[in-house]
Amino acid sequence: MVRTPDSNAGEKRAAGEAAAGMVRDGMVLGLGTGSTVAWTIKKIGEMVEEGMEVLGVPTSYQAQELAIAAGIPLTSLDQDPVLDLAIDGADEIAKDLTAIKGGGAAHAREKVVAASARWFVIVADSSKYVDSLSHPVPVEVLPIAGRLASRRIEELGGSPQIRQAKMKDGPVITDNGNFVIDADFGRIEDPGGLAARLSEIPGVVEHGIFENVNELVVVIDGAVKTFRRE
Ligand SMILES: O=C[C@H](O)[C@H](O)[C@H](O)COP(=O)(O)O
Repeated sequence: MVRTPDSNAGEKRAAGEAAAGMVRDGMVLGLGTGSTVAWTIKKIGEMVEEGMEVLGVPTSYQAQELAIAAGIPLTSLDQDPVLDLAIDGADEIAKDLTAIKGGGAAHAREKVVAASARWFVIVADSSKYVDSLSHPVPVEVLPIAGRLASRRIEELGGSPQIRQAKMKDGPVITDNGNFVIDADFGRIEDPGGLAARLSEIPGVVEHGIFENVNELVVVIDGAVKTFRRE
């Protein structure tokens, strides 16, 4: 899968910065990965510079580097912190707030961080907001399981492709040392059912279907809107 050029940069910035408004003094924060939440991280960095005290838990090396550059003090899940809020981007988010993540191959850590938080927020531009999910599902697998998992994905009706790196020959290697299979299922009628089937495949570390989003911050018709799970 190829990441498309950033045609919605303004919307990404608006949504990302708006979500930083949810941050309060003393919070422990999950810091997501990608070009939208990068704006959130930058904004939180400015709030820290103005005196706000927070601790961040990064979801990737990219998030870690951005947070360090922004001056946000970091901790890790090894310290067993209580995460008040996790903010992250998505590749697609449906109106029922199910999402697909992992376009940057970070979804495994992102899912662990999101599941550790009391409140999980997605920030997105208008192109991500859809009636129902159809984006290829990133599936992180142990390298040894690449072929088996691809076959099982085909048996589930999907079309698997091991993601290839752009700046090196061969597959993308995740922050966890694994491969990513982009599994295209077309329109996904039952995200929960598919999520369960993918998790059953031996060697699958994590798939990119997220069912625990509490709130969405998205730009629609030029305005930032928020939606909460009922
Ligand atoms: O693995 C990457 C993450 O799930 C990102 O949050 C997701 O791909 C969205 O990225 P962006 O905000 O750059 O579109």
